[in-house]
Amino acid sequence: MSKAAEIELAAVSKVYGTTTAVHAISLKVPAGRYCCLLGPSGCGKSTTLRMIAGHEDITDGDIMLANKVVNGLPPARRGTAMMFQSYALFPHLDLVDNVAFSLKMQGVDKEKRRAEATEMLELMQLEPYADRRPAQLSGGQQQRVALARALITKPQALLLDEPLSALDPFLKIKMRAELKKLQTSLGMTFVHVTHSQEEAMALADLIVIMNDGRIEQAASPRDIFQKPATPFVARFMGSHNVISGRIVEQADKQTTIEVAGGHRFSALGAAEVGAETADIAVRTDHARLKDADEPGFGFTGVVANVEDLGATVKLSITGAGIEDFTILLSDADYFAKPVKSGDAVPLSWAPADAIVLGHVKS
Ligand SMILES: Nc1ncnc2c1ncn2[C@@H]1O[C@H](COP(=O)(O)OP(=O)(O)OP(=O)(O)O)[C@@H](O)[C@H]1O
Repeated sequence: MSKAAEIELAAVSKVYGTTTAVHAISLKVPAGRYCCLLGPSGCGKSTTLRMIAGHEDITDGDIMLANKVVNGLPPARRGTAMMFQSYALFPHLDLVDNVAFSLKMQGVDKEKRRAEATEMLELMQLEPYADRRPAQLSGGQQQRVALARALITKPQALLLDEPLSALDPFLKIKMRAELKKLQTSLGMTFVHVTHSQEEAMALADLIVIMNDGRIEQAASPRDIFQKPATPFVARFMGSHNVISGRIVEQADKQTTIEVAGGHRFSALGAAEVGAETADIAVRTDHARLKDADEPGFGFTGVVANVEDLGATVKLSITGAGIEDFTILLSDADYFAKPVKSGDAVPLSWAPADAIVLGHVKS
């Protein structure tokens, strides 16, 4: 395989008519990393990937691959390869010819390209099916053919648009592990578009969370989960509750807000200079049903819903001016002292489990 390339986006925008799909985003994906572009439908992640691939013109800004501006280059000359959601396999060609297709386009002679395609099929453990057509394969096998076809050009970066979305849940998890293993063994830069938080957490070294054409946060999965930068990230990842209110106190490293209804909440960190309101995030899996008189931050609410998820139980709680506060308890903790809808419960969390959130500048 050829060397992995760093990918850099400098103030890249995409405008379609009156819609700005991507607003001047800047991002560096270091060589050899697994990057996931994560966000809800319509946030601009596929457009960003297609601009990196060269399947979409950029309206403004620069895209660099291995420190070279590639803005005007066609896809085949960028050193990237793209794997599509639908796999885009040719139904009338056998696997060898499917995988060898881009070498044929490059003018590689038949014997050489078939030998290389067979080698790639071996790498993907598809050699026994070499003379089959795509329709004679399972979804997971088709996905591996699509990967083999993208990798045969020896790209410096592989771009994957929702590569697991066509698979059933069981196969999705299996193929996810295979993708990660492949990326690690090839040492290649991967950029993978997904709308699944779990998929991004499982795969990425770098998660880029997009919302409305902007990057909300680009960080390691650990940081995204433990230290969401914005209310959007905290809500989208589901790791934190977000409480919004008026700032009533700013101490050294602590901010206190008051929510409608008068209850006050404190959290570690400073609010933005000059701000009158702030958002506080509280870990869903660290908030507890407390024993009476136990110190700590919290409030008393009413259980609105209980969902038994197996290893954890999710409680939705309303109260103190907060409409929907989620807590995740271990099954052992919940069943040691079960509660039901309508019960009044005192909640608490440690000061370190509440943080002040920032905002994306528009
Ligand atoms: N060819 C196009 N013409 C006009 N608008 C477009 C075009 N392609 C995308 N858009 C718009 O740009 C925005 C971003 O679209 P994009 O496909 O990048 O989002 P996405 O995050 O990949 O969403 P999904 O997960 O649904 O694929 C959307 O508002 C979309 O409607």
